[in-house]
Amino acid sequence: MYKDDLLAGKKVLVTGGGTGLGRSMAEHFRRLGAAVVICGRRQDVLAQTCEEVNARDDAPEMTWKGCDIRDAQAVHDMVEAIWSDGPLDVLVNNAAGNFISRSHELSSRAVDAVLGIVLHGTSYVTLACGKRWLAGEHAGNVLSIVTSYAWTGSAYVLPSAMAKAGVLAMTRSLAVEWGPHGIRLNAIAPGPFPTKGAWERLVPRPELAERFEQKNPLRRAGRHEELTNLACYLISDQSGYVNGEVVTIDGGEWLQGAGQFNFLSEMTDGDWEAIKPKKK
Ligand SMILES: CCC/C=C/C(=O)SCCNC(=O)CCNC(=O)[C@H](O)C(C)(C)COP(=O)([O-])OP(=O)([O-])OC[C@H]1O[C@@H](n2cnc3c(N)ncnc32)[C@H](O)[C@@H]1OP(=O)([O-])[O-]
Ligand SMILES: NC(=O)C1=CN([C@@H]2O[C@H](COP(=O)(O)OP(=O)(O)OC[C@H]3O[C@@H](n4cnc5c(N)ncnc54)[C@H](OP(=O)(O)O)[C@@H]3O)[C@@H](O)[C@H]2O)C=CC1
Repeated sequence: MYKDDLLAGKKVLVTGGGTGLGRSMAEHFRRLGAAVVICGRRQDVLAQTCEEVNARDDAPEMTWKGCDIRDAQAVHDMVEAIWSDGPLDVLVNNAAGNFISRSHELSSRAVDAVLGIVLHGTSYVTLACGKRWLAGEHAGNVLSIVTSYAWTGSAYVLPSAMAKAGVLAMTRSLAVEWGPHGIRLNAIAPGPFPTKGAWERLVPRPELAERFEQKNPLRRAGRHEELTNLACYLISDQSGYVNGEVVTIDGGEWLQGAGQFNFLSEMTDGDWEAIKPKKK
């Protein structure tokens, strides 16, 4: 779909790039010539992803940094290390945490677990990069992965909905504040794209995965390549006049019926009990 060198010469950080959609995006950026760095908490996962991907061909080497983005000092150290051999060009805020739960049963730690990753962590990484771009008068590009319920809200994923709404507000705020300095910020709002991380936590019964497909106007889930193509465009210079935008890629799901998880009102008390985390 794109010229092989669309992203040549760009240094890209994908948070949470060791798994799922982050990994798919990182692989596609690399195939188009980008020098990609992925980060996450599980270093074994990151190392294995890089090993598998780098063995495939001679595209630029993908590298990794272990980093828990909830920790502002760890973010500072990671960003310093990335800048040590030249500035970053693109940040993709993809790392997230989420689970389904009845909201009245959420503990304060459960709320913090999701807000800490999605809202605080994303802002730490974005501000750490933005400060360096501004100080170095270097153009920057931030792409954040949100969801359609960032603006519709959704039952049963309250902390995620609150946090993703915050990330969208950050995107629109900084697009205006940093635009004059050549820094663009955009977002992608995916509908359901099967990944191990999302499905383990959000689809407790197999038939609910089918519901995602049945209730979608296109009667299917998204394919990773469809999302990664969009991401490549948004981080490339070809989208140079797109700023502060959120692009939905959900087959028309949210227009059909807002609130991605509202249909879980069908779950019984027994269903909710069965998926509660076991106390450690
Ligand atoms: C498809 C649609 C959109 C998709 C969007 C996505 O983001 S997909 C991306 C999907 N990918 C990911 O999410 C990947 C990353 N996700 C993760 O690492 C974990 O799922 C995490 C978000 C819980 C954070 O882990 P952590 O190690 O920081 O946390 P911890 O284990 O120590 O628990 C802290 C507190 O949370 C509580 N709690 C936990 N689960 C549940 C639950 N089901 N119910 C209720 N509560 C729950 C737990 O009991 C504890 O509270 P307590 O008992 O002490 O008061
Ligand atoms: N799949 C879907 O249908 C949808 C996904 N999304 C969004 O897409 C993105 C990717 O999700 P998906 O690929 O499905 O899920 P994954 O669980 O595969 O991806 C989440 C990634 O984030 C990393 N991560 C989590 N917490 C932290 C942390 N504190 N510091 C650093 N990294 C962290 C995880 O690695 P580790 O645990 O090793 O830290 C993991 O690699 C997320 O933003 C999600 O909200 C939005 C709508 C729909």
